[in-house]
Amino acid sequence: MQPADIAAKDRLIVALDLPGVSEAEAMIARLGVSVSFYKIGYQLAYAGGLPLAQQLAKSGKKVFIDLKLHDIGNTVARGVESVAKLGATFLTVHAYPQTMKAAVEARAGSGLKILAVTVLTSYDDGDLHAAGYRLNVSDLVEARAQQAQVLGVDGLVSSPEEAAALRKIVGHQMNLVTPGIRPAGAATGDQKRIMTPARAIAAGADYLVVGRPVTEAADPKAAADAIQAEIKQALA
Ligand SMILES: O=c1ccn([C@@H]2O[C@H](COP(=O)(O)O)[C@@H](O)[C@H]2O)c(=O)[nH]1
Repeated sequence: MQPADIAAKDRLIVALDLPGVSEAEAMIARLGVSVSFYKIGYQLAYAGGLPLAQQLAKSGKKVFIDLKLHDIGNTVARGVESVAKLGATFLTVHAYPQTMKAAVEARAGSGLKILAVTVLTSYDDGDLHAAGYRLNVSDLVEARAQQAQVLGVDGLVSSPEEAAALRKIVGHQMNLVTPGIRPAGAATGDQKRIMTPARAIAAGADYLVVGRPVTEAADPKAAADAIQAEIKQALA
């Protein structure tokens, strides 16, 4: 979807990083109409969350399956075919050429969009070097974005710190989805490349992924409403 076509309300994606389906359902009920887009990652997916993804999609919510697939091409392709049946909007894969190519081919004809994770938002240059990479974060993000674009990937996951540079590279052809969002004063936790919701939108992010600042708030609905208001203001 082109950025201009994305409803303001759909730009907030709440990460349901919760221990089980009943906790996730309780959170969804508390958030009510404040949130229209949910992300299901490792914790919930491995605790029975994939049928919930299907149920959410059927009920009219949008769903992002964040499994960050990375395997031999055939295995990635078969996994993508299974996820495509759940009715989700987004699925993540790591931004390796074989993996992205297999995922893009396997999602053809379905409504599923593939997002390539460039460099995790918990990594800084030192973490990349410790993992054996010679490039710094911004160079690796940009190199992977270029490969993803050539391979027909639908969108990129990066920190909002890279959003402006990525927009210049990929234009508006690819969705920019940014975790590492922290409202002013929120705990950083293990995230290293962060921005506030307003700054992320101003930098060109299409979607903001927010987990703990909403789900661990004393009042999750109020926290989500405050982020929605910040997004709207930044778009105005
Ligand atoms: O680079 C990445 C890719 C994915 N994530 C996921 O986003 C949420 C962020 O949660 P917070 O609680 O707001 O930190 C989480 O599910 C991650 O797995 C990411 O943070 N960075």
